[in-house]
Amino acid sequence: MSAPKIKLNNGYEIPALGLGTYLSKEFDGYKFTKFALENGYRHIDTAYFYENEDSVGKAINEIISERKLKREDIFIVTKLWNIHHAPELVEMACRKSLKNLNLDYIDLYLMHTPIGYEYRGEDPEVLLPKNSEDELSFSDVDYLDTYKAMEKLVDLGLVRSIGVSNFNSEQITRILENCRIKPVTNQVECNTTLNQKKLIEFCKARDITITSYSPLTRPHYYEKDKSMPKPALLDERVIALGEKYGKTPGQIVLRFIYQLGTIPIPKSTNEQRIKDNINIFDFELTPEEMTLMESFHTGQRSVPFASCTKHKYFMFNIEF
Ligand SMILES: NC(=O)C1=CN([C@@H]2O[C@H](COP(=O)(O)OP(=O)(O)OC[C@H]3O[C@@H](n4cnc5c(N)ncnc54)[C@H](OP(=O)(O)O)[C@@H]3O)[C@@H](O)[C@H]2O)C=CC1
Ligand SMILES: O=C1CO[C@H](CO)[C@@H](O)[C@@H]1O
Repeated sequence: MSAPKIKLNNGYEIPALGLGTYLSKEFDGYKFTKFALENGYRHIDTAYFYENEDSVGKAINEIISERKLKREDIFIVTKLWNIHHAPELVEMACRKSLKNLNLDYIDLYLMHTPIGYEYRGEDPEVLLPKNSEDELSFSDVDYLDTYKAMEKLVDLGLVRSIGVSNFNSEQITRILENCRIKPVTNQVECNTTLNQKKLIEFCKARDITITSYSPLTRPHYYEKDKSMPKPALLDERVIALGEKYGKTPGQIVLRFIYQLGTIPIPKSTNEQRIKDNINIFDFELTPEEMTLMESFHTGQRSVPFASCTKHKYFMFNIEF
C-alpha cells in the first residue's frame, strides 16, 4: 500500500505518511529504508543529528539505480541541526547533508528546533556541546536569521521546500510575518497523549501542514519507564477497535493521527510493522471513535526538550 499525497503551500506534494529513522543507524538505516521504499513508502524522515543520512541515502540511491523508483518518486526530509543555526553555516550544513545523502536536492529541509547550540567547528564536530556544568551550551542566534539563510537554499536549488520543527504558534507567526518563502510544514510531536488540536488548527488556517513525530507515543520508552506517556496502542479499547477493523492497535493509532489532518512518520525497524504502519488508508474511524481516541490526551510530552528550558527560545512554555 502507498500513502495518498497532500499538496503543500508551494505546489509540491508530500506523501501523507513517512518512515521515521531516529535511532535507525548504519545497517538498520540502510536496510529498513530500502525495505520501506520497496513496500510503498515514498517519504523518509531523517536528520543530520541522527547520523544516518549516509545509510538512508545509500538505500535511496540503490532503489534508484535498480530502477525500482525514480528520484522524483521519493520525498526526502532532513533537518538543519542546532549547532548550524548561524546564517553563515546554513549552506555548508545543507551541503553536508546532501553529500551524506549522495543526492543533489532535498525535498524538504527543516530547522530541527528554534534553539541554537554553540558551534565548535568541524574537528571534532560536537553535536551536543556542553559547558563546565555539563549543561547544553547554547548560542543566541535568532531563528529568524537562520530561516532567512534557509530561504537562500531554495533559491540555490539545493532544497525544494523549507519548514520548521518544534516551533510554537508565536514562533510560527514571527516567521510568517518576516519570511519570503513560507514554511510548508511544522514537524512536532503529535500522538494520542498530545494530540495538538490547537496547533493543527492554527497551522491549517495558515496553510502549513503538521508532520507528526513520535506518532505512536514511543512504546519503547514506556516499556522501560512507566512514568513516560502511555501509548494508546496498549489500551483494550484500541485493541478492540483493531479487532473491529482487522487492524493492529498501532494502525488504529496511526489512522487517528492521519484523520486529525496530519502526516505521521512512525519509526520501525521491524519488517511486519513497517508494512502495517502504511496500511491505514483503507478504513476510516467514525466520529465517535475519533472522540474515544481524543480522550487519551493528557498533554504530556514524550520529547520535552528538558535540557533546553533555559534557552530564550524554549518553545513549550506556552499552550501551543
Ligand atoms: N523533529 C523532531 O524533533 C523529532 C522527530 N522525530 C522523527 O519522528 C520519527 C518517529 O518518532 P519516534 O520518536 O521514533 O517514535 P514512534 O512513536 O514512531 O515510536 C517508535 C517505536 O515504536 C515501535 N513501533 C513501530 N511501529 C509499531 C507498531 N505498529 N506497533 C507497536 N510498536 C511499533 C518501534 O519499534 P520497532 O522498530 O521494533 O518496530 C519503535 O520502538 C523519528 O524516528 C524521527 O524520524 C522524532 C522525535 C523528534
Ligand atoms: O529528532 C529528535 C529525535 O528525538 C530526540 C529526543 O529523543 C530529539 O532530541 C530530536 O529532536
